[in-house]
Amino acid sequence: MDLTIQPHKLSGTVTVPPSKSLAHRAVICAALSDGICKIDNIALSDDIIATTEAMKAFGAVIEQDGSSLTIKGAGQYVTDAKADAGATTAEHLIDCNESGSTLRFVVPISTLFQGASRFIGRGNLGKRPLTIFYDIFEEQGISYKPTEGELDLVVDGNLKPGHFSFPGNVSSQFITGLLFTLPLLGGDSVITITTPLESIGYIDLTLDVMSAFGVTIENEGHQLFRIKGGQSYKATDYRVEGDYSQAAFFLCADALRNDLLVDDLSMDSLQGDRAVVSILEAMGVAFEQHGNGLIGKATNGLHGTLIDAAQCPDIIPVVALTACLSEGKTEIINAGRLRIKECDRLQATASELKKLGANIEELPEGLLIHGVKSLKGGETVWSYKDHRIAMMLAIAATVCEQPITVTDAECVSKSYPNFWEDYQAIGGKIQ
Ligand SMILES: O=C(O)C1=C[C@@H](OP(=O)(O)O)[C@@H](O)[C@H](O)C1
Ligand SMILES: C=C(OP(=O)(O)O)C(=O)O
Repeated sequence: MDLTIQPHKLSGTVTVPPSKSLAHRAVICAALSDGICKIDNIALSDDIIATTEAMKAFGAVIEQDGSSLTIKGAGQYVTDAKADAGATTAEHLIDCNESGSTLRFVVPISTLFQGASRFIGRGNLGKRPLTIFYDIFEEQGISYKPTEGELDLVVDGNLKPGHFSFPGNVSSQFITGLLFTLPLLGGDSVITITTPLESIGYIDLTLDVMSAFGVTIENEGHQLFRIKGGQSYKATDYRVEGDYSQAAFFLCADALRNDLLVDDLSMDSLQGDRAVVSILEAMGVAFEQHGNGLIGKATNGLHGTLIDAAQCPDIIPVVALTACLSEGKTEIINAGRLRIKECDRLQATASELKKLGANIEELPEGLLIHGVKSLKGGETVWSYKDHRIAMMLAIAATVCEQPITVTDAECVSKSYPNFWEDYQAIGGKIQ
């Protein structure tokens, strides 16, 4: 789907969708529990569908009622003594679609259930790293069969308690997957992170949701995690809070002279992408809180700054757009792993914003931006089939002089299926 978007100011209230990261975690903890849980404020984006379907494959019963899910957990099927490790046919087919979270969270979880699991997926997912798991499988004698290209991975065997050690700068999702799984094993485990941990906020989300479901972990400065075995997830009800990663698009739009109240934000959220607020403040935005919403205004204009992407990779494309229209120089550092997301987000952000008239250069691990007064637009730009690039370009369209056309715009369904409807409801002009 290609969308031509006229330059037009956004105004009014936008209620952000529920946090995708918290929704993955709540669905997983509920599905591993031993009872019935109600999860409120769920949006069935492609990624959340992938996780709900995965957990159903292991025996969880999941029913949707509007924006709530009722989940009957599959805790009773968890076993640490698999009968058929090494089987050649997979009992569970897990379609991760393009969701890195689903894949990295569910691979270790799958070893808790009888039978082999086959993980398939699309897009860039087959190219995103998994070697941290493969190394663990080699060490523990867990059978696994990866294929080149499109994701197609068969895993069979029991994860055993022990000492796990790996770097903290590839993806925090490996740690989250192990944290979900290890407490259900018979013995105690330790995870040691050998380099400074990036995406720390996502680990805090994992520990927070797990503790809501009665499972606890000892966290020593995010470099060492002590995990007691023999625990179980207790059924509970849970409301998913609003998503700061999605709020970032609208908060940056506000900084760029749109006129929005961005609603359903928890002011003490553990989401790492809440950093968008302090980054925009450093660029000259003042925020006013209205109930659970924020309005941001850059009354005296925006100026460039130094931005460290290590803890908040997902907000970088739209923050980079904002920097393109901020006076002076912005350098975005520690952003190497944006290259291993749904696309190479450093390359995509730089190439598409350059087409619109920005002065932006790719660095090996970041972006270098010199602010310009305006973006001319008038071009066709590509989303790279990446939801966060498509939504960043939608915000760019509001500040371009000429209309732009965004190609492969439907990819927003990965995290925000109603994005284009919400965009039009606040004044976005799509032809
Ligand atoms: O755990 C999560 O929910 C996520 C972790 C982050 O990945 P990395 O830890 O690989 O940076 C983030 O980019 C992703 O969108 C969601
Ligand atoms: C990278 C993302 O998600 P995931 O890693 O789960 O595919 C994202 O939502 O931007």
